[in-house]
Amino acid sequence: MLKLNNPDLLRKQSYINGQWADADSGNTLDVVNPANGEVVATIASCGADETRRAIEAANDAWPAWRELTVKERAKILRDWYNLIIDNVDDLAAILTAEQGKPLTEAKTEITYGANYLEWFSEEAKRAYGDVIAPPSKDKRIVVVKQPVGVTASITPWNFPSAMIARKVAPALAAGCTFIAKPASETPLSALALAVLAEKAGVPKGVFNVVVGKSSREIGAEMTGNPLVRKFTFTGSTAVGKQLLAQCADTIKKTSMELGGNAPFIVFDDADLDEAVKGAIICKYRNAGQTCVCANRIFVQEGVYEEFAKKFTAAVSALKMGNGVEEGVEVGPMINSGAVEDVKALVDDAVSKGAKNLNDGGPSDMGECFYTPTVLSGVDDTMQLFKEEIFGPVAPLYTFSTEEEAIRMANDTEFGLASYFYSRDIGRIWRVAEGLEYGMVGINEGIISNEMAPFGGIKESGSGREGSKYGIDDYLEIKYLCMGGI
Ligand SMILES: NC(=O)C1=CN([C@@H]2O[C@H](COP(=O)(O)OP(=O)(O)OC[C@H]3O[C@@H](n4cnc5c(N)ncnc54)[C@H](OP(=O)(O)O)[C@@H]3O)[C@@H](O)[C@H]2O)C=CC1
Ligand SMILES: O=C(O)CCCC(=O)O
Repeated sequence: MLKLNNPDLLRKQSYINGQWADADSGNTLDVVNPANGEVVATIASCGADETRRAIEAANDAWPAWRELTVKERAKILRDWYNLIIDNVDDLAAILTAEQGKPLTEAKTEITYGANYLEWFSEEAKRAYGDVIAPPSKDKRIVVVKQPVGVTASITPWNFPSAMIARKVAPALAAGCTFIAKPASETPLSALALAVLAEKAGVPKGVFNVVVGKSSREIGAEMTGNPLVRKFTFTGSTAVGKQLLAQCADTIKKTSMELGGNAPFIVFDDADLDEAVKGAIICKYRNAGQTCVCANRIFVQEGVYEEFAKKFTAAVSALKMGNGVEEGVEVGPMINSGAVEDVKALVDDAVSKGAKNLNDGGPSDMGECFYTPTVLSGVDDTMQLFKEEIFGPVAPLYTFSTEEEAIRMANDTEFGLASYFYSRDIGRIWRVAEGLEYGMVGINEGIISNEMAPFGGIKESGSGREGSKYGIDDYLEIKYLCMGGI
């Protein structure tokens, strides 16, 4: 049983037009704790009709919201940020119960997400336009930026709070209104955010949360409804491609934050202890379930043995368990299907000659637990070279030259995050420029924060979240041409 200081944060209905709403059908879904299989809550499971009502409410609320001054909107976002920080313990408890990550990581996620509200409450004031030199004396050219309009989002289960915060913060700051559809496995964090939004003074209809297990129907309404002018998605590349195609009919503005296949390269001049530390946090955070997790670890021949030894020792020391227990560093995976998927990738690699260095695999701790694993002797014929592992498995590859490392790192359709460790300034520039990725961590395994532009290239998506660039995804450019001057 989940014990909260503020039990009001645990909601079991969708939040539409400022009202807590049951599903029209009366359907419900169970939110299950992956650490022990207990039902955390049974909540209303809505569909396309409720989504349409949320979109209409967001459209009705839009004129008044965009008419507020940026300072007025900023104040509400800042109050929302403060309330999230005040409730961080409860929000983290809800997050760990529905998602499984250790409590310390859950708290970090809540703060990380809230930081986007703080950042964009300020950045809204700097959505400047332009004055452009005219082609003739009697003309003036001015560029203004205006909110795109009603924005719909679909987000995944791996960051149930921060992925919504990262999208709703720039949207509301810019003057857009918003409908969130969280993953049906982890809707409670989203609903708790809605409780605090209301308390912060976000007007009815400006932020809506629709929860439902028929994600296809909800997604079809969001991507097909012409009132929605902007669609933003974080999740798998396969689903992102479908949703992007669905948005084509009404030419919506879109942002897509999709899968990754991050290389993590350790050169022979690297500080090996730092590289091991970086690789551990980068790979095993959230039990390996982030789109920026190291997916392929490339180690230069001269330091391979030493790195493999130190890294495997650090991995074997990681404490796995229920995320609410003291000292736990790796929690359960999201569900037993995810464990099966990871097992299949490891079985494929081992059948083709990879070695399981620490005998990791499915654990008897519970059906969602997978022991952190290190594989050596891995090569590009194995499935896990091409696919996002999304689990606590680190494959170690070896390479001899800088050119070979860059070539192998870029040999993927993905282009989200990449990492490398080196102390050579020339190499740092060459490799950073040669990696075909939206983000490069250099001697650093954690790169996400609200001040930096998060996003990918190639099939990892489009658009940027955070930083001064992030608000542009929610603004349209309007050009004013004044004649007869
Ligand atoms: N880039 C990233 O951060 C993420 C990448 N992934 C990758 O994807 C794999 C599968 O994870 P999974 O959770 O299934 O990711 P999905 O892409 O399937 O799910 C992400 C979100 O999309 C929704 N969704 C799924 N199918 C549709 C659809 N047809 N129309 C509209 N919405 C839809 C889901 O809803 P619901 O859950 O309610 O079905 C969820 O809210 C992972 O193993 C990982 O490799 C996963 C999550 C995040
Ligand atoms: O997995 C994702 O989609 C986002 C990762 C966020 C982070 O790096 O904190």
